[in-house]
Amino acid sequence: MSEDRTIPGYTLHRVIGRGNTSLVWLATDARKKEVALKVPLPETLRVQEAAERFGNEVRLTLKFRHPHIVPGYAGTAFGPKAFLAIPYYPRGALSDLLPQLPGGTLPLPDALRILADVASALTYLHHQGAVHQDVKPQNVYVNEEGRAALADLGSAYFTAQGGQTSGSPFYMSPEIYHGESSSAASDVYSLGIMMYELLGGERPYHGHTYEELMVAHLTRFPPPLLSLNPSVSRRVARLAELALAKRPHDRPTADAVRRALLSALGETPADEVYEDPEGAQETAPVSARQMGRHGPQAEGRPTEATPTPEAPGPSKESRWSLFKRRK
Ligand SMILES: Nc1ncnc2c1ncn2[C@@H]1O[C@H](COP(=O)(O)OP(=O)(O)OP(=O)(O)O)[C@@H](O)[C@H]1O
Repeated sequence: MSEDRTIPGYTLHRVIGRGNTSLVWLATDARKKEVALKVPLPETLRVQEAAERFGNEVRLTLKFRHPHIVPGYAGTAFGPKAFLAIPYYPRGALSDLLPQLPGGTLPLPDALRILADVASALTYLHHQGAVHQDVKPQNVYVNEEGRAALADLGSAYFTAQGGQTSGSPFYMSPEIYHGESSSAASDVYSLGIMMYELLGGERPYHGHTYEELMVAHLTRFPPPLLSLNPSVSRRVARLAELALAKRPHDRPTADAVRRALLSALGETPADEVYEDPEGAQETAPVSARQMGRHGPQAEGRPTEATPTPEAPGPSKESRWSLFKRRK
């Protein structure tokens, strides 16, 4: 994307990130509020599948409203003026943050909180009849209070409408490797991988190629989480292991995982109450069917690390620091 790109209503300051489909700018809106502006790359606009994926991300980000889903402030789904305005998170994605931490790991309460927030976001999406399909630290943003929000709805779709199955190889469930449909249970599997990563310090399955990872996910069993981190509660460890069950129906719901994580934090989990976004079920994410950027067919190698106001947007940098808390 050329550096002279303009988006009416915003002042673009500098590029803060680049993904497979978009360039991300730090910008200010008309009220001088800092935002992150996602602008599709020229090649994204040229390839129908990629353009539709970007459009899907814009539409669903603007549609869903939940405290732990990165909200859309404004956006244009298609065409040369396509963009998406979302909160700016100064620390970048959770995957950017983790390597900067001592030992690459979060203190246990911080990890439990982030995972509980992601589980809460998934509980909401699943309640809406949607699946996310790309749960991983690259798509989680954490504000200075340590609260997390799930991002990147580009691959999400409503199960009633059907959609193109996809995922990221390190986080992808056995049924997706088998070429079967994704479901809420596939998202829970990805959350289970993240539980190992954040609570155990490493992902349970390794591999240098797509094939190696596929074999690992299909045939191996994860080590007991307690053997990686004895401080994790038995219930949370058990649920992380169950989340990685090979058969989707053996996995817990996202809500059961959320409840266990909150209990481990010493809280009494309350039921989540939602107002359905208007027309959420009726509006098909038109691009979902054609997607497959990370799908088994689309990718031959692993992609290693490679709010509305009520959502956990970023807050003042001085107020919260993982590094400070660690000391
Ligand atoms: N809201 C944000 N605040 C701060 N940094 C961000 C924000 N959104 C994205 N970034 C940075 O930009 C990078 C690229 O963003 P992102 O991964 O969302 O792009 P993408 O093109 O949608 O990705 P994909 O590769 O999944 O298509 C992120 O890794 C992160 O470092």
